[in-house]
Amino acid sequence: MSSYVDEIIEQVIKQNPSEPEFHQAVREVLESIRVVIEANEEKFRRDALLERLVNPERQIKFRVPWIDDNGDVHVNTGYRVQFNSAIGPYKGGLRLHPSVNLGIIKFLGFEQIFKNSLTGLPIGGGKGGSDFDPKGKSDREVMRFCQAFMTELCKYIGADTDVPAGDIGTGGREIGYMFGQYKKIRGLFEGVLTGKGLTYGGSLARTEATGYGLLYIVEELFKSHGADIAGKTVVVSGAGNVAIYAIQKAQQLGAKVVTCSDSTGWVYDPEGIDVAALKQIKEVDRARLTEYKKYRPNSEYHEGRGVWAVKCDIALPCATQNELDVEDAVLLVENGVTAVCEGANMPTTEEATKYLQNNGVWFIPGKAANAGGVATSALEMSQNSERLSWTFEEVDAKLKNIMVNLYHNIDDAAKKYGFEGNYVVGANIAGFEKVLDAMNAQGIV
Ligand SMILES: NC(=O)C1=CN([C@@H]2O[C@H](COP(=O)(O)OP(=O)(O)OC[C@H]3O[C@@H](n4cnc5c(N)ncnc54)[C@H](O)[C@@H]3O)[C@@H](O)[C@H]2O)C=CC1
Ligand SMILES: O=C(O)CCC(=O)C(=O)O
Repeated sequence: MSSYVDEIIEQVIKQNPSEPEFHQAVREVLESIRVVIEANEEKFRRDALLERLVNPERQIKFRVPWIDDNGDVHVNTGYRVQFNSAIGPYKGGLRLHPSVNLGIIKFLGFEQIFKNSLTGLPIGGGKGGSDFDPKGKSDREVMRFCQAFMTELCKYIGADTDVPAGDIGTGGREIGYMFGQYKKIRGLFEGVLTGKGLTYGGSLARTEATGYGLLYIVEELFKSHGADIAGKTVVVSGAGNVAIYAIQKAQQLGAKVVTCSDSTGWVYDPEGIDVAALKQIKEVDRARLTEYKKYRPNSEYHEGRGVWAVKCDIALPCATQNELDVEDAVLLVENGVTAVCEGANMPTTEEATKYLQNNGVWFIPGKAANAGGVATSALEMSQNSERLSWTFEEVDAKLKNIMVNLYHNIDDAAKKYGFEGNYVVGANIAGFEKVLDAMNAQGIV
């Protein structure tokens, strides 16, 4: 008889064709927790535990009609996948990008279950988004899209049921428009979204949280190996929310970040990325990285991709899924990389992950390394519930504490099951154990 884990992986592929990213995410988690499942396989099989784990509790797909500045009507597709509420209300971002489809949202929602569990906070897993592209749209067009999107989504979310947030293409501007529409239709001023503006219930440090959290875990990783990130050379991909604040914190901690990238090209700045210039280009002007040279004449701009060919000690992929493949991993290893820690969700392919691990690179997967964002969203929910706002220092200190504990939690789980140093296995097992306990306690639901 084939193992329960193998059967479920096969079933997921068969029942969800054309969703390769979802297959990839499920395969990675189930392979990691195989040791836990096989220790008690008969019970788990009888409870259909894995079938319940890999099937979302609910998935919503809806039409989003909106009107552009010329009066023409466009129709996009909206999604919200409410994957698992065993440990708390569904929590996870909304992605606005032309590549969005159900499989992408399912992979992200599945990852979110274990990530949210690892934060130690009471949040379940969910994710949503649309194939709408905010790039090149006017503010009014983005507003009309966000209003149309929320007109439907508002029926399924709430401060105690499902709390969306930002992700690729969804930043403070989009969250503001969505919050306004939710309040107007539902008549509720509540913490239904996180990543809100500071004047209407947002948390200090949420903007910085994913990037800062990434560096806090990298710092702890190095510390626990008797090393220091000060003086190290860092390569970052992406130039969005996660990348910008990862670069900022890395530099505050004494490292030098020499690259960043967007979907058309990448920058190499041998003197270290100028964060103020990057923020102006990406957060204010919403422009391309081609602009960077105007601020830093000694930097280089290259079309296409290429950051992983730059020699570094630490590589932080912070753009999107499967952006670091095995050829990139080979280059990183040849150039002597020490650590690869994922700021984005699943940016490293399965083959590249194995190659890095087999070559002694310290590899921390996204569900652990980028958990600081959602953790701080949960802190925003807490502040909204008590109708208070904490200081930046208070939130930042809690974030740091969460990331340090998270590192030791995944490190200990890996050791406990005989996989010392394998943070992929450690993160998946540690995240799964809490969800498993809650699912068992709540019966077959
Ligand atoms: N914003 C957050 O709090 C969190 C974000 N993440 C993940 O981090 C990653 C980046 O998200 P954000 O920085 O929030 O998004 P963002 O929209 O602020 O920035 C995304 C960046 O990635 C680049 N990018 C997007 N698609 C690309 C593609 N197909 N090829 C090359 N570059 C591409 C964009 O040009 C941009 O620089 C995503 O994987 C997201 O799921 C993970 C945890 C929390
Ligand atoms: O802050 C949140 O709720 C979600 C952040 C997110 O989308 C992620 O962790 O991938």
